[in-house]
Amino acid sequence: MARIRADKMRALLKVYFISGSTNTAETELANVLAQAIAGGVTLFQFREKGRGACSGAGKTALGKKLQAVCQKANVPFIVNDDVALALELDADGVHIGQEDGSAAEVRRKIGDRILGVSTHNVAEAKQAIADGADYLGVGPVFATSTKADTRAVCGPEFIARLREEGIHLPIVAIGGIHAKNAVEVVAGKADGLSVITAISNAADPKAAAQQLSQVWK
Ligand SMILES: Cc1ncsc1CCOP(=O)(O)O
Ligand SMILES: C=C1C=NC(C(F)(F)F)=NC1=N
Ligand SMILES: [Mg+2]
Repeated sequence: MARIRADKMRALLKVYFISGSTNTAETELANVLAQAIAGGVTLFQFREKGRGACSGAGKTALGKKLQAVCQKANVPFIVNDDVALALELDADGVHIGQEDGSAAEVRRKIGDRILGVSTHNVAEAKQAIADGADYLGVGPVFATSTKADTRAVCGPEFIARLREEGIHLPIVAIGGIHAKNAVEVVAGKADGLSVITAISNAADPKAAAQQLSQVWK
């Protein structure tokens, strides 16, 4: 298996749903995920973090269940932070933040699987590219209450600035994105948008995903 091509990566980043068991209100995350994929989600990240998150065997079992939903629909399955779990499940890739250790080390562990890195400035972006990242997560582009310890809100135009600085790796915007402001993310030259709340807390996850997909048409 070879490294993913940039054009294929850009297509996968269009509507990137990220969630864990703590992000969905009442319904089962597996049901929310299936509906969201039916609505046009192109990539899924299992991000099991924060108060009440499951761990150990429970986390692995939930990961397996969500991976099966993705596999049925041919949507790649990415694991956040937990490289060991990603390898145990033979996930399609891993996403790591600046505090999750060296991206070069993770690249060595995961082979040609997809590697995403959270970056917040040109220096971090250049380092991630040198370390073998396939895409960059940039944000928060809008205010969000989903992740407590985010960096300052950078705005969607920050991604256009990264382009001007010569950063051309596939980039997905993250942070406070929903159907109403998604158009600004497109204007900011991101290749895709990622969401937690806009889909995980939607009354109709399929419709929420459909509305987000519209912005790329
Ligand atoms: C994980 C993460 N990283 C930067 S903002 C954020 C949370 C995004 O969640 P939401 O889409 O609900 O704002
Ligand atoms: C903190 C994060 C930042 N960006 C992304 C992604 F959208 F996948 F790039 N995922 C994360 N978990
Ligand atoms: Mg992390």
